[in-house]
Amino acid sequence: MAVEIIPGIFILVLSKLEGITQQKKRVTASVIMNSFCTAVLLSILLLVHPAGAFVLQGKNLQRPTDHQSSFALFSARRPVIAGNWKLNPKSIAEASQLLKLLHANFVNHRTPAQLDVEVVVFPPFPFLLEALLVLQGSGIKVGAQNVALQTSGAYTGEVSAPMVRSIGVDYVMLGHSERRAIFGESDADINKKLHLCLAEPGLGVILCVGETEDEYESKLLASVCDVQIRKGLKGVSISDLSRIIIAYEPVWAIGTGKVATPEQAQVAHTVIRNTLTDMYGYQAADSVRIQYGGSVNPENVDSLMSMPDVDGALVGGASLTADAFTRIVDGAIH
Ligand SMILES: O=C(CO)COP(=O)(O)O
Repeated sequence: MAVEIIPGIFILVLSKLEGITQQKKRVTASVIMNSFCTAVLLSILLLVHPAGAFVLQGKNLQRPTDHQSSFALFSARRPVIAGNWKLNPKSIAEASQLLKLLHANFVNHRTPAQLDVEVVVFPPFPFLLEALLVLQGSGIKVGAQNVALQTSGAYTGEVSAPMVRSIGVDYVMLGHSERRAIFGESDADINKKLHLCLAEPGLGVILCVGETEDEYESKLLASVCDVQIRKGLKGVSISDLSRIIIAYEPVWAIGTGKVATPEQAQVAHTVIRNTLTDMYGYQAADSVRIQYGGSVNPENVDSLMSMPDVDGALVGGASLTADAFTRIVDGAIH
């Protein structure tokens, strides 16, 4: 309890101080949290186990880096890798082939560590049932790329949250930048869809946020992500937060081959976790998984995942090849 309360008081006091930039507050908060938590942890380990270092097993403790999170010392957020197939492939035959290759890769070659990564694929609606059938026994979950703003009625062409849940879909992706930019989805629309998903027991949501290139250049990353998170999660209770994964996808990195550096991703994820902390408190925010998305491939996933607040990846193009996607999942193991 004291582990949360004492640094929490420091951070609360810091947040009220005028004349200090947000960046300085975050850095100071980070130093306070890291020092305090490390001191407490080491004391406990020395008391309980003289060779206490062997007890340190979580993602964030195995590979301490210069970018150590101010929040993550005590959490072990399960990595989550998702494949967003977008409007691909062209036919059920191709989809089925990809699913069968994924099934083979995941059924035959999984070590216990590899099984500890949550894996989800998001095929287009017509391939969802096939995905659910073919992936049975593989441990790979299936998600839908969108749902309607309504649950039933005269809405030609729409597919609802209850419909996808009724066939066994585990996740819905909401707020992808392509839906925001091309289909004009507002934060209010996304929030409404999110509540319709939460009304379906067992259905989880990946909520995508991220700034455009212009916004990034104008140093608006923090404010854009903050607003998208606050509006997207409006009215979501703390108990439902565990059903939500956040995906940070800078628009300038999507499909461009221009991946964010691990440090850029860490900064953005820290911004997002700060907003979540402000909305839900430190403990709840600490347990939310935040994925990075945008030009992730088997070569760059490892360095991205080494960042303390990068808990997974949302993969577009590279998820359409079973081998590349499998290697990305393997690269997520730390
Ligand atoms: O939009 C994305 C995932 O949702 C990212 O796409 P790419 O991995 O192709 O850049």
